[in-house]
Amino acid sequence: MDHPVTGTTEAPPAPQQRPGRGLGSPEAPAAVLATEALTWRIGEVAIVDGVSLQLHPGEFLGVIGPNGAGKTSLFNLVSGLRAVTAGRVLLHGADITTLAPHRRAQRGLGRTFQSSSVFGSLSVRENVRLAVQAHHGGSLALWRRAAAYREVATRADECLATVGLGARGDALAGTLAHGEKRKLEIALLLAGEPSVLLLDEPMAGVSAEDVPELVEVIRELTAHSGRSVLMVEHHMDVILDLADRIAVMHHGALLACDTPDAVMANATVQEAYLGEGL
Ligand SMILES: Nc1ncnc2c1ncn2[C@@H]1O[C@H](COP(=O)(O)OP(=O)(O)OP(=O)(O)O)[C@@H](O)[C@H]1O
Repeated sequence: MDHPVTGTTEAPPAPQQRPGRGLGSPEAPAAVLATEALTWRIGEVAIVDGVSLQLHPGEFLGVIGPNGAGKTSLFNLVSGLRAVTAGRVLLHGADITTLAPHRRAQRGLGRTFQSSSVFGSLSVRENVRLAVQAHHGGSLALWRRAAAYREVATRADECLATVGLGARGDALAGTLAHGEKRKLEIALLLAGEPSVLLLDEPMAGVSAEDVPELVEVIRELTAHSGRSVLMVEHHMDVILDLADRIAVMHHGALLACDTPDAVMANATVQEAYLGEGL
């Protein structure tokens, strides 16, 4: 199916400045992550249909759209889990379209681990130490050096503190509540020291009372670090709270990509997306 792609030929506006972001220069800064006419077809069906997006340094870009719009498929193309049919993915200006996922991760593109990659029988701290160790090559020689061991342990504790799990390091990962599991997944992501984070529905399964705390953890990911975030999320209030800009997908295509206010006021978006009662 072919869908018109709007808003893909013009350069997006520079992200709005938020305190501590170091953004807001009159010219849009170079994109840290860009997709160019990214397309994934299964047979004749375009699951992702010519999507061109730009993520700027320190920017928080939310991705929304009805169920089946192609958001997760877009993430799969960007992170390398799926091979593109057409189009390109650029990270810091370099073409990474055909790179394997772990090569993209080495270049700073991090995607939240699925819960299945958390070792439930290990402690929270041990999980993050393994992720730090993996990021640094995971050689046994590294572990024989006491100084290197301490370095890994310190970095793991920093990751846990960043997501607010500093006091939960000794808990078995398998015993964590949903909200804490999401935090651990983010800590595992941070262990890879990414400059660009892809968060796929981080609020999924999280109880309503735990959402505000997780929102603050995610806000801090870009607040002072220069990291950029691309986040798919169904909770509109969370997206509106966090995002500098919002990309709206519909039937695989990009319907709009603009500031939250502009997206909410966009008649096409209202008709195609909000009109469906999401
Ligand atoms: N491997 C696949 N084979 C066939 N169809 C697929 C495959 N992966 C995704 N699809 C279809 O592509 C469409 C987009 O799926 P995708 O999961 O990317 O949407 P989404 O926007 O993330 O949806 P949701 O919000 O429900 O998670 C859906 O119709 C889905 O059924």
